[in-house]
Parts: sequence; C-alpha cells; structure tokens
Amino acid sequence: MGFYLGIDFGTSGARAIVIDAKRQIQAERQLEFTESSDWSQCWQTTLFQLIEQIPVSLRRELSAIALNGTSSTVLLCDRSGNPITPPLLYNDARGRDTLEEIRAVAPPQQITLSATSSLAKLRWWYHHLQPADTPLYFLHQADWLAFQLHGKIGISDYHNALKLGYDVENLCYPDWLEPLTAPFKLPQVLAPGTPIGEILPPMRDRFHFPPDCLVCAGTTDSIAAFLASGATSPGEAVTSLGSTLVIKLLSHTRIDEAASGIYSHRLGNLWLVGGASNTGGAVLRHFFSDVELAELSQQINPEQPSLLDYYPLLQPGDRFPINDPNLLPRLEPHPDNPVDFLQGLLEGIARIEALGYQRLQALGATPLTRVYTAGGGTKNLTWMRMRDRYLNVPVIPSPQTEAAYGSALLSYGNFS
Ligand SMILES: Nc1ncnc2c1ncn2[C@@H]1O[C@H](COP(=O)(O)OP(=O)(O)O)[C@@H](O)[C@H]1O
Ligand SMILES: O=C(CO)[C@H](O)[C@H](O)COP(=O)(O)O
Repeated sequence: MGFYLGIDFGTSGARAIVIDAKRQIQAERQLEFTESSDWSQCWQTTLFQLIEQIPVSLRRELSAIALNGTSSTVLLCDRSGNPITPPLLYNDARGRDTLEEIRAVAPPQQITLSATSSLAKLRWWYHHLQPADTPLYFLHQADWLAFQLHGKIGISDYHNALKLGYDVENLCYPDWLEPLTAPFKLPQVLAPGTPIGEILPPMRDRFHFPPDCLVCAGTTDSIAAFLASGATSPGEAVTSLGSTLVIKLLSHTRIDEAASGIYSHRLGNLWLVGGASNTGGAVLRHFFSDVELAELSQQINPEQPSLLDYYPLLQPGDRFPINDPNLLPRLEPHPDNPVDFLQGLLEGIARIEALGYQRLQALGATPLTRVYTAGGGTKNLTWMRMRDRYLNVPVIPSPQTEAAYGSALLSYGNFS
C-alpha cells in the first residue's frame, strides 16, 4: 500500500502522476483535450481514460487522490452532479457586466472584481438562466471532477473558492457575499488536501482501487505547479508558462489590488501573491507550432533586445498586471522574419512577467530571490535567458514542472 495520484486538468489537456511514499514518480500519463462542444462530458471522459492508463498494479495500491483544475472554470449542477448548463471556462469574461453590482457590496480590492472571476460568472448565470425549482450547486472544475470519484456534492477547497469571494483568512463566506449568491448553493470549503471521503464503490470496482482509497480536496492548476516546484522559502516564486502566464511569489505579506489583478492565496501561514495574465503560450501556439517554437528560438540571441514593443494577447482584455477587460493586444509591426516576430512575442511576455513582479514588490511583497519556471515554456532556454535579463534574479526550471506532481503531493498530505 502507499501510492498517491495527482491529476491536473490544465487548459489544453490533462495529466496524471502517481508517486510513492518517497515522492518518486512511478507513472505519468497525459491526454490532450479534443475540441469540444460539451466540456463537462470531455473532462469526465478524459478523467476516466487517464485513470485507465495508469498501471493496474499501482491503482490497486492507491492510498489517496487529489485533482487540480483551471482556476475560475465553473459549473452549475443539480444535486446529482449533472451540469444544467455548459461550464464557463477560466478566461470567459461575459461576467464583465456584473462587476458594478459586485463593486457595490464587495471590499474595494477584492479579486472577485474581475470580469473572469467565479463570482462574476455566478452573477451572469443569475441574470441569464431561468429560475429552477430544484437546488442548483455552484462548483469549480476541480470540485466537479473530484465529485465523480467521491460522490459528495458541493465540496471545494479554499484555493478554488478564493475567486468566488471566500474569506481565506477567516475561513468563511463573508456576509457581503450572501445576497449576491442566492439562490445558488455554494460549496462547503475545506483546506486543500483534506480527505473528503473514500472512493465511490462503482469507481473502486471499475478502476480496481482499494476500498479505503481517499479522495482529497484539490487546488488550482497554477498552485499545483507551485507545490510541484519545491519552492518553500518566502521570496521564491514560480512562473507558470502554460497557455497563460501565471506568477506566484511566496510572501509573508498578503497583497490584494484589483486594478492590477493581484490577489493572495493562502498557503499554510504564508501567502502566495500574484496574478494570472491572458498572455502566454496560447498566443505563441496561435502563430507557431511547438516544433517551430523550438527551432526558431535557437536562432534568437537572448542578449540582444528586440525593438518590438508587443503586448501579446489573442483578443482584447487582460487580468494581470493590468486588470482591464478591454485592454487591446499590441502585435504591430509584424516583421517578415519569423525569428524577429517570435523574439518580439517572447520579450513582450517576459516584460509582462517582469512588470507583474515589479508591481508585487512595489506593493510590499517579500523581496524576490529566485524564479522557478513550470509549464510548456520551461523547455525554451533562450526565453529563460531573456527572462533572467528582465527579472534580475536567477530563473531556473522547477525540478518538477508538472502540476499533477503538486496534486500528488497534496494527496500525500504534504500541504494540508
Ligand atoms: N519551445 C517552446 N517555447 C515556448 N513555449 C512553448 C514551447 N513549446 C511549447 N510551448 C507552449 O507551451 C504551452 C503548453 O504548455 P502547458 O503547460 O501544457 O499548458 P496548459 O497546461 O496551460 O495547457 C503551449 O501554449 C505552447 O505554446
Ligand atoms: O489562467 C489560468 C488558467 O490556467 C490560471 O489557472 C489561473 O487564472 C490562476 O489562478 P489561481 O491563482 O487561482 O491558481
């Protein structure tokens, strides 16, 4: 007995990692999402297919499972967990029109004051769905996926619940939130990693899990990447260069500033301060294949700054370090040489990252000492060198870059 399973639902695919009690990886599997018109169905199928790919000898000895999902990807379900409307994805900004009603009651620097926050999405549903005669449960992606395994409806963790307005300092929903969230049922919130319950018998039988295998409260994808990195000292940070750019700095001080989309997750008795930008690998992938990215990057001289001044976005709107749902992309002029264009994009993203860290320092976060890097951009050493130049601290790949590894550690109990 003694294996731990972490499952990461990212923006473009899902990964599973099994570790042993010495934190060594015993199995790793991944699946890309296919373009889907039914996301919840796609996630459920992917979850089950991923589990099936884990060697049955490991599954038979699993002690615990934890999942992470993309932050602010949310669902509305009936009491059996059936989604009653398509999920709203992490970057869906349709809630922008509800910000005034949130601003009217929320404290001024609340992270819910963002067009993509979970609360803004809940308010959008409130205004656009027919009233239901049965209770409707508001869940995050990670909550809903864990529910498939433990079967208890309405349970979340305080990482996922932050952008819904949960008070992570006092561990309760604040009074100002109640009038905004009725009549929806909000999840009960547990500390990430807390055991929720044993695996459901049909899941146990289908996947050959032991009956006492526990399903634990999860986290968000970029916090899981932080946990995987091994960063533990205040001043250490992790930048996730996946489809989006997310930065997280471990700090003694809590910081929340709505105008720059800066917020603080709780991590033990410290804070993970930072924010998430819509820039990142998704913009690179729009213009280049991964093979082109690798080849063209080798032709860039990282010591020679580009003269291009891009703010790479695929559509108007950013969350951090400028929280403005109407912010325009800046991708002109477009040089003929693809190497120059790619250099402009990589530098533009590096400048946004540096601006984010500068803002955190200006607001009083613990001084930055080093930046670990997780996500698909980690393999780009040219980019790493450019970022080193902008950040002025060592930029190094995380020893473990996969969020699924962080969730596996969570299920092992390291962070509860
Ligand atoms: N050599 C590279 N340089 C920079 N970015 C890369 C490179 N290879 C892949 N990527 C980027 O990595 C991203 C995928 O990373 P990943 O961590 O899997 O994302 P997510 O989990 O957010 O979907 C893609 O958007 C792609 O553009
Ligand atoms: O952009 C994202 C989707 O990949 C990030 O997961 C997200 O917004 C970061 O949020 P959090 O700090 O709550 O983990």
